[in-house]
Amino acid sequence: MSDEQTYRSGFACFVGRPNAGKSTLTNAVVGQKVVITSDKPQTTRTVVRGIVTRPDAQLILVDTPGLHRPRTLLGERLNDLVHTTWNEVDVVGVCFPANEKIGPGDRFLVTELAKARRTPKVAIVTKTDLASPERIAEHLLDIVELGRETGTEWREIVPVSAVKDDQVDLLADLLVGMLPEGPQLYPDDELSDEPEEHLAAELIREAALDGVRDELPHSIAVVVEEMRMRADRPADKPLLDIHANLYVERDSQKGIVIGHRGSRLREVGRTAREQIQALLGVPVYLDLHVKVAKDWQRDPRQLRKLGF
Ligand SMILES: Nc1nc2c(ncn2[C@@H]2O[C@H](COP(=O)(O)OP(=O)(O)OP(=O)(O)O)[C@@H](O)[C@H]2O)c(=O)[nH]1
Repeated sequence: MSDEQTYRSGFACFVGRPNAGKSTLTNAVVGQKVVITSDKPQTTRTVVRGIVTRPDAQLILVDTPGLHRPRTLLGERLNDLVHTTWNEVDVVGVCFPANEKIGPGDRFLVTELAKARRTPKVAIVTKTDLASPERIAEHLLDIVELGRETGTEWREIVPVSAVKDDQVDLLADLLVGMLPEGPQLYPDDELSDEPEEHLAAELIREAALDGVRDELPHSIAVVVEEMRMRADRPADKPLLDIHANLYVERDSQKGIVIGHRGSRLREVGRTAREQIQALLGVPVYLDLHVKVAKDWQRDPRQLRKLGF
């Protein structure tokens, strides 16, 4: 078989310290907003996949949570998830933002990653639009050095800017080149295999955290209880009903989420509704309730109920 006929398919994941630009890069590679991004660390809580389907390959991107020291049960589960992911994917891209120096967090992460010995690793310099060429050159040398220190063989080192769409296609080509030969695994039009309920829950959670992350960093969970097209609507005026519960850990947090006379909750609902509509392409009616689930982060039963 000649090279042109070889079809490749497989899995890649981006890792990096919190805020390194992993989600934004996933979106840029896939070309649509499927992963929730934010300008605050550690909001990527679950594995969400973006799927790139090309004539020659299918690349399935898995976005893993930032590696961090386990402080709660939730933290430990996240770390398990991270390690399992690294061993199962075909290639890992490690993101090093160009506007920040390599630090102890990066060293810790790459040392952990080195334990997934068989998985090929690519170093990605992200956010190149935020740094001078001199700074990027220095950064590249630091990454080579970090590879040497940790016994990591970088298959490639690629500078990209997801925001300026610079070298994103090149990165996609390099990743595709590292995938094994294999058939298309998902249908053409699939961008993500996350159930829609899950994407909706993530968007609601993101809207609820906006502006209050310092007060409620990890204390919000969202469960979509019901999501279905409303019956007896005319075909040209569909409406998607979504009933969701937003869980906080304490009564005081409930007050923060709801705001003065419910003003904040209304705003959260409006923002989330618009985002869900944009993502799913159908008008949405969102019914949102705030509930207190005491110390849910430390309680295995609550965690299961909340989908972790
Ligand atoms: N200027 C610039 N900003 C970027 C670029 N990529 C990401 N950012 C910004 O950096 C911040 C963090 O990006 P994310 O994609 O959420 O980072 P992440 O690594 O997924 O973060 P966590 O989910 O916290 O682990 C956001 O404010 C992005 O807009 C880039 O190429 N250029």
